[in-house]
Amino acid sequence: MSTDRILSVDQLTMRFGGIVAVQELSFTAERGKITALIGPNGAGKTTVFNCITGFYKPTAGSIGLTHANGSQFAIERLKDFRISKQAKIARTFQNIRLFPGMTPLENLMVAQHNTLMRASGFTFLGLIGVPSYRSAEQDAIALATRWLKRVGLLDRADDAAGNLSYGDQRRLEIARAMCTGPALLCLDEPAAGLNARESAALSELLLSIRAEGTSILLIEHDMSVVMEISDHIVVMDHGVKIAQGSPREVRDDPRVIAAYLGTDEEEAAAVMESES
Ligand SMILES: Nc1ncnc2c1ncn2[C@@H]1O[C@H](COP(=O)(O)OP(=O)(O)OP(=O)(O)O)[C@@H](O)[C@H]1O
Repeated sequence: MSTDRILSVDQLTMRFGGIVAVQELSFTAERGKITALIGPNGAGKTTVFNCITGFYKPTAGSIGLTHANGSQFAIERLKDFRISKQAKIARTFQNIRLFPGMTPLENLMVAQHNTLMRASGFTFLGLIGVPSYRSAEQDAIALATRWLKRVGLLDRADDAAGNLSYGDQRRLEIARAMCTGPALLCLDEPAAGLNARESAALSELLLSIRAEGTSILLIEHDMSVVMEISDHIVVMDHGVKIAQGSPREVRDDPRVIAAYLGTDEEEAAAVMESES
């Protein structure tokens, strides 16, 4: 069977002093699919994200990313700014990290800084408004406006981002990541703090992003979101992979139920069932 992998994590290990946060973890993510990384608190999920997005250099192992055109990147060896710029990996954070004093539109313009800097020739050409820079700026505004519309924030474009509701800020973060044109979008608990209606809207947004061809790697505790939108799920506990498969396979796996939701398998199964 032929597969089109965008991400291959191989024998990834991350130690912090005596703590082994991730141990010899291997998994893959398919292009154009949603892959979820789940597991109980402290399982090592965010540490994996931090390795994939260049915040940490892994203690051992490799992380390969392959673009649709065949370009390959050894992420663990790339400098972190090249991971977003060249490998085209974008991420959001568990704790929202917008520029709260800037408007939503400005936040989305900052995300396109690399493109705009290139168009300005990295000099004052941008300041004096040479035509190529002006056209790049217009494109950047158009892209930002498209995303504001997409996440339902066009009418809030001029408010301070910090004044938006929590759910709006979460969607704005995703829009900001998408404005960088990522090949792989990494989302760290995007549904955290959202109500049921906002979670449903988030699921819809992520499915539409996938439908347009962007691959998604998702850490999420909200099982309704994970089970509804994931194509493939990798389950971690205590730094290692304990299971993987389709939402149904993972939901029915007793190891997952026991590890993820506690030691009482019957009670855990009931919760898992009610949330899916
Ligand atoms: N910078 C760090 N220094 C020391 N220990 C760390 C560091 N980052 C993570 N850890 C430890 O590594 C382990 C895995 O943490 P991690 O945040 O990756 O888990 P997680 O699965 O994302 O948890 P959660 O669902 O609660 O966010 C934990 O024991 C944590 O305390």
